[in-house]
Amino acid sequence: MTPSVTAVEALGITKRFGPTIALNGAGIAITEGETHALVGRNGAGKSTLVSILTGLQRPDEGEVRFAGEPAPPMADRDAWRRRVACVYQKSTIIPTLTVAENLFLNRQTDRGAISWRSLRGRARDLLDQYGVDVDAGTMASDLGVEQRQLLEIARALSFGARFVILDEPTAQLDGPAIQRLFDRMRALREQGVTMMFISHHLEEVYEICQSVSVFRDARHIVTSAVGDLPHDRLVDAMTGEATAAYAYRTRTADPSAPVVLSARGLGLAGRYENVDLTVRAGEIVGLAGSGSSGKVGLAETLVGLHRADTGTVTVNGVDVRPGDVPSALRAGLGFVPQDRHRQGFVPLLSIAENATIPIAHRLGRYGTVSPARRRERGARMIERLDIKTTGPDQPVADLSGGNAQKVVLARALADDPRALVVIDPTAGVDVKAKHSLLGAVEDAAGRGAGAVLVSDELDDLRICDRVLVMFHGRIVRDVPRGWTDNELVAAMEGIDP
Ligand SMILES: Nc1ncnc2c1ncn2[C@@H]1O[C@H](COP(=O)(O)OP(=O)(O)OP(=O)(O)O)[C@@H](O)[C@H]1O
Repeated sequence: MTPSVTAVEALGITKRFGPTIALNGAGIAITEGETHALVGRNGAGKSTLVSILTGLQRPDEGEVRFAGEPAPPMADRDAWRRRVACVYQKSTIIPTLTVAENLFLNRQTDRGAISWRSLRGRARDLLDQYGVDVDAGTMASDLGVEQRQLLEIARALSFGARFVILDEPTAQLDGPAIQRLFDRMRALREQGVTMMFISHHLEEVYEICQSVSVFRDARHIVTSAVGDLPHDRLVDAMTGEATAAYAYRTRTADPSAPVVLSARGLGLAGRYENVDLTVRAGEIVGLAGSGSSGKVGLAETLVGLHRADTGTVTVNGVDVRPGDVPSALRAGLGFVPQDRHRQGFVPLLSIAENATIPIAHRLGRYGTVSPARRRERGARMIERLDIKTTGPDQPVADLSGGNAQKVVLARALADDPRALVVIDPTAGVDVKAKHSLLGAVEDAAGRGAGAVLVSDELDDLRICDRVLVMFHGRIVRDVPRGWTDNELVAAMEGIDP
């Protein structure tokens, strides 16, 4: 038997950001050739560890070692790139450049002047080597999420690293794309590549990883072979307490309640067609389907982000002007967008400011907002949605990904909306925080809001009174509460019952 070699080690890492201690003497050791999961609640310190393992941040204390050797100096970026590659939560692909340009960004001058023709040739070779089926001349903006991610993996590996960090790579992929990513990860593992995998979907940890480390409140709690740590004990290690499953409410939608959101004959070329939709007060309607089903495009049209080619949208009895988001918000709509980094919040403003943008006019007289009242509202939202923060004045940019997501939902709920459109509300959110987000949507419905909830997560969809399943741009099924997992997944994949 060959002795196991530690490919990567972080020892006694402490990292502070002002008053926040993001890592507190935490460590991890990853054996060569294994796929090792790192899990923990939002704000546990996972991304901070990633930035330290990739040499982007210097720890206040502790050290990183690769194959027993000390990490290279911070400034030697090439040396870091040869040791560790990272595919981040947020794409680092530049949409306005071609695939080839993205692959060789910052590297074109390796061999003197740039030759665009040879660059394309080299890009083609690299794409072939990693089995990525895209044309080197394609604009990156024309790639789908899955292709962009494959491009990132190929680019990361092309620097020669044998250790790859995948930070929530499945968050934006649909079921079949996740399986294709896992096939690729298994193939990399067979080639001896070591991987660290971060995900809030614990079933994925059991499917693709051999071992798992749990962080909680900036500390390392446990490392174990996945087979030795059953699901409930893993969740307990993350939360520090026995955690019960989410208790779904028993709600009965009133079929005579007023309609708060409706669409008639809605169509957008290439995305979806001929959609009719009615949501009543107190009702939660799910929209499910694969990545190409058109569900996100439809939801974004309901809030006015797209101008439909045909049809009309009504919010709370008011016809919303196509492509006019402010008019939809004025009519009483709350919205959680898919791309929260771009559309969800203003990073430099505080939690309290972001969460109260829609109600600023109600918190003060003569156009001025009372800071005390704003802070009080912010504090209430922090409490209700379980946001891990130093307080309502902290800028949202300083929050962990999952906690920023909660601020986006807080903002959507601030004005007691009559209609809610929420896209992937629990993406990037830990198991326990998921309960507070789903609870907040159920509470809003309890107060009489009607909601459209777009998600592929069966756990999210279970709060819905019915789920509309989309396939190739059309609503193909209207499934009432009480479905089985298999039934819904089959419908989403276009398999007839
Ligand atoms: N640049 C920063 N300035 C201030 N605080 C920060 C900064 N970066 C991270 N933090 C804080 O450090 C803590 C750990 O954050 P980190 O992003 O590592 O968490 P995480 O485990 O990756 O969470 P998530 O699952 O939500 O992505 C959080 O409390 C966060 O607010």
